[in-house]
Amino acid sequence: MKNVISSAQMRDADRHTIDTAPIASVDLMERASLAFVGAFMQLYPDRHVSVLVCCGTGNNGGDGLAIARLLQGHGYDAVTVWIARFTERETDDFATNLTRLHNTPVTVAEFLPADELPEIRQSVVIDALLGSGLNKPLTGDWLRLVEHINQASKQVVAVDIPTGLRANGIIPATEPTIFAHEVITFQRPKLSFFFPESAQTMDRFQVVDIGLDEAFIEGAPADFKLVEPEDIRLAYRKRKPFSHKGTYGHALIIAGDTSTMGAAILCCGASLFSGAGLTTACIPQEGLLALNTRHPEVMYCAMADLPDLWDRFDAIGIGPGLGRRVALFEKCLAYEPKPMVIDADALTALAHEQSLLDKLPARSILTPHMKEFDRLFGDHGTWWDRVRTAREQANARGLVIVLKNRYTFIAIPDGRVLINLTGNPAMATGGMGDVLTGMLVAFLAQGYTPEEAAMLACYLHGAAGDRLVADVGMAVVPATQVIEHLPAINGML
Ligand SMILES: NC(=O)C1=CN([C@@H]2O[C@H](COP(=O)(O)OP(=O)(O)OC[C@H]3O[C@@H](n4cnc5c(N)ncnc54)[C@H](O)[C@@H]3O)[C@@H](O)[C@H]2O)[C@H](O)CC1
Ligand SMILES: [K+]
Repeated sequence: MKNVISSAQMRDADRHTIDTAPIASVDLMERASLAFVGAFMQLYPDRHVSVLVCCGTGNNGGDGLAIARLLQGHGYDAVTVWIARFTERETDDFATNLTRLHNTPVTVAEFLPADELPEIRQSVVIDALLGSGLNKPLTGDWLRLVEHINQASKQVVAVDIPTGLRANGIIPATEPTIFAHEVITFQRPKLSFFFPESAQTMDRFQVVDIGLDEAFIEGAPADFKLVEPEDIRLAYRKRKPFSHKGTYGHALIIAGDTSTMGAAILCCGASLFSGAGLTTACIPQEGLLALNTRHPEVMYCAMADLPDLWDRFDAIGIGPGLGRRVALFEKCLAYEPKPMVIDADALTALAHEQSLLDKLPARSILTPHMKEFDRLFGDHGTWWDRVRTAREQANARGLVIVLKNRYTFIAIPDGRVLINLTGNPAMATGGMGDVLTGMLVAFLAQGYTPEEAAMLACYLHGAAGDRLVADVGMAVVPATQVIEHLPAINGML
């Protein structure tokens, strides 16, 4: 897993690399700018595209000056630079790069406070005004310039971070920023990119390697970790010769009601396709025909038989479409504790009866989306606060909280948060959560720890959806398709 580090830690890594590589700071800036230009050229291969590079006078601006020079060197024949001289301070590397730029044919215009800003005629704006050095909200001339750029409605590509966005911490809903269609960021994504509020600031980001000392970055203390394909390969256990269905555990899914039987069937299907040796459904009897038709492999257990059969199960998933049968949840908490995934209606029951939180089996997995989370732990004005509560609750109660979103945050008992990067908006459809729950139960039943189960299930769930978008070209991905695509993904590992 890769560390997501704060802007202060990034500055330390910068300094450490300069001291130990060793490399001159202006050469590091050159490396960053080269990496940016490499990515930019993929996005805009046409050398005649007109580009306006807007620069501050710090190192983000220094990057902008180097980028303008490098683009011109690569044959981009319509590059213009604007420098926002809103402060007298400039960094040494900015000054060096300005001298270098003056030796090229690139047109440079400088703007002082209160200067009138000309119309932006270029097609693409590169935002190199402020980067990770941002230390207060944009006001005055900075705000005026950023609004001028936004109003021009051009394609905006931000260097490292969109001007005005903080790299970490609360993103206030009303704080002004540049809107960037693309962010080309250095070495690590910034933590704020994973918070839904960043959607008001940017569409997409990509990370480019600028050669900072990786061992130093990975050695830094980090509360947030990115789940990488390699982590999944390491955690995932391939099926062994001579193994049998008993080797892979018995999953019990307690779900479904008259009008929500589909949720139970999706959940069971996901368990089946995620490798549980056996899957049993505790659903209303009226759902049996549908279950047997769709997944004849799944067995059935009547509500009344649960106490007698409880010993057979290795992991329990409870909640999807449970509806009027939700009282079952409290009953299950009185039985012998088993690894458990609590979703949907069971989460709502927890919200209504908070004392049940204390009765959850240790290391249970909760899978709330935003509304379920707030019902459970109180309203949160920002995602930053919500994630903080998830960390506190996971730590205090020894739970794994899978807070679902575009980038799912997995809060684990040791206080850290794993960020899942797979998945896409085509998966924003009903039933997706039921599938995730079935996968989680299947991994628990196979003996994975709750942390491993959460990491594997979130990753593979999103990866199946990504494959369907990329390879099959689906614009919308239904949950049934994700289930059927799971074995191929498992085989890929
Ligand atoms: N290790 C790396 O990632 C590298 C990063 N590079 C680039 O450097 C910037 C960070 O540069 P820095 O000089 O520290 O700060 P900025 O250019 O972002 O800001 C300059 C300056 O502006 C002042 N300031 C902050 N907020 C405001 C505000 N709201 N209004 C007005 N003025 C403000 C403050 O004094 C700042 O110091 C990083 O993003 C990368 O682009 C290197 O080039 C390569 C290594
Ligand atoms: K920027």
